[in-house]
Amino acid sequence: MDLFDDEMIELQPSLTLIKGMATAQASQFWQSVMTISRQSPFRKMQTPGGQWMSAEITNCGTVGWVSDRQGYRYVNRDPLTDQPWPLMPVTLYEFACEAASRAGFEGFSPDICLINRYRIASKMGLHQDRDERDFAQPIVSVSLGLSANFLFGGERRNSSTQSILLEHGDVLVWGGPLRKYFHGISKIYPGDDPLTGPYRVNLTFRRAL
Ligand SMILES: O=C(O)CCC(=O)C(=O)O
Ligand SMILES: [Fe+2]
Repeated sequence: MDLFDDEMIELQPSLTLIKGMATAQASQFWQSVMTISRQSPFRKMQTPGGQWMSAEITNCGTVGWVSDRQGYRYVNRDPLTDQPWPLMPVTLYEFACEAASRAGFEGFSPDICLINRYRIASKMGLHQDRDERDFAQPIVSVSLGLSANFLFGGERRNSSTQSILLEHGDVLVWGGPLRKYFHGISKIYPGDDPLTGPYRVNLTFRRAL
């Protein structure tokens, strides 16, 4: 029996798109993002090379991901407020575990959710998620609001990439041998989303510690 009214697409082994898995809970998740960002506001971050990233970020969970001239890392307090990061809402935690398990990654236990907020002109260059300790744990990504063109590459920065359209409510899970593959956002599709207005918001759940 299919309990879910969404569509699971295995793009490659260990790369699964669950189309619309978050649609029913999207407004609840958006409210959580609003609450989190009142406590730990979205902010621009600088890369170690000194460039400003175009997406603004915040975090919830035990730790949060930050970047500055000293490098990329997880820290247990928000440097902007000098307070712990907002707690990860249980609904978000359980949703991410469910998505991972449907994609074949049983036992995922995220301790951080990095939240990226993109405007129409924002992009995210090809990069690897490699600041976490346990690469056996997958990445679960939830997209809200405006659509994006997501690029999924390979082991090397210059590996060929696959373009994946990520729309409101889509969930993408990758892990296993693909866990450290390069990926990025090449385009945000202009629009005015009924929930998020001029933004795309992406939540990536990770196990950092
Ligand atoms: O916005 C996305 O879909 C991807 C975000 C991402 O790759 C990251 O935060 O590391
Ligand atoms: Fe990433």
